[in-house]
Amino acid sequence: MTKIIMRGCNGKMGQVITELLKEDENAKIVAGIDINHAIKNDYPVFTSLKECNISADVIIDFASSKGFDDLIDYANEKKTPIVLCTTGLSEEQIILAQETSKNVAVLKSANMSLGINTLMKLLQAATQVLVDGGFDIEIVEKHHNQKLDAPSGTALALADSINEVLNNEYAYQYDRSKELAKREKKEIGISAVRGGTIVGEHEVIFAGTDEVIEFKHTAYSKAIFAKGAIQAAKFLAGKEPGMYDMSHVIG
Ligand SMILES: NC(=O)C1=CN([C@@H]2O[C@H](COP(=O)(O)OP(=O)(O)OC[C@H]3O[C@@H](n4cnc5c(N)ncnc54)[C@H](O)[C@@H]3O)[C@@H](O)[C@H]2O)C=CC1
Ligand SMILES: O=C(O)C1=N[C@H](C(=O)O)C[C@H](O)C1
Repeated sequence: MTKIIMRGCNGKMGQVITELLKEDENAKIVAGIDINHAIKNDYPVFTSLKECNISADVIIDFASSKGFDDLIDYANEKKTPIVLCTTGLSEEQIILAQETSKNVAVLKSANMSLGINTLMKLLQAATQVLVDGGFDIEIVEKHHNQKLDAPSGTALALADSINEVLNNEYAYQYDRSKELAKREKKEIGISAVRGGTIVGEHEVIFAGTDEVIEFKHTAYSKAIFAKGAIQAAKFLAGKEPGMYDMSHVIG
């Protein structure tokens, strides 16, 4: 039985995971962490990890970049692996997570779905061919109106996986309104749309001369992320220190 601390337990993702784990015989939440105590759960909820006196095999984090230091301190002190799903982390926080992975296992992924993680591999293969053919690359992401960070962590992760095969030579362009200028060849445009209850859409556009190829992933429910996070938690419990991602889980 994998014992889980759910950080952000009373948020949208925390509650989807809470519901899914009620039916799971191999994993359970032993404690929740949230600054919001409005929801009653069948496990104890603490405001911060500093107050949590319950140990677990792994922490799943779907919360906020705020309070990130508490998460890192707890993981280091209690040697508890982290499935890090929160997006919108600063560069300093990402470096801190990488340093922590020398001491304890950390699995960081901006998107826990099978679809997006498969798309990343497909994009790398497509980029190698299409960039030589002169195609420009643009990413458009759409999310619900409650989302705090923009662009999405997934859009950035897709751009990073494309840029990896381009020797990281491409710059990210988030705002074309600032300058009256044509697009640079070595850039990836990233645009964010926010509205309603859109769960998550990511479109990667390769635009060439007289032809366009579009790769699109649509999330129809948050369960795809929750299932991936639970699978990742079971995988990470008891693992050696190191930095992991969903490719280690999915294979
Ligand atoms: N990696 C992935 O596949 C996915 C990542 N996400 C990311 O997960 C995060 C959470 O998403 P949602 O559940 O939709 O947000 P949400 O706003 O519904 O939930 C966040 C929860 O964290 C709590 N929280 C905020 N600051 C806290 C702190 N300092 N300590 C303890 N609890 C705190 C809030 O009270 C709230 O209950 C976001 O960064 C989002 O982008 C969301 C979906 C999928
Ligand atoms: O906030 C969300 O909802 C989501 N956030 C992640 C991101 O920023 O990429 C993953 C998913 O798209 C949903």
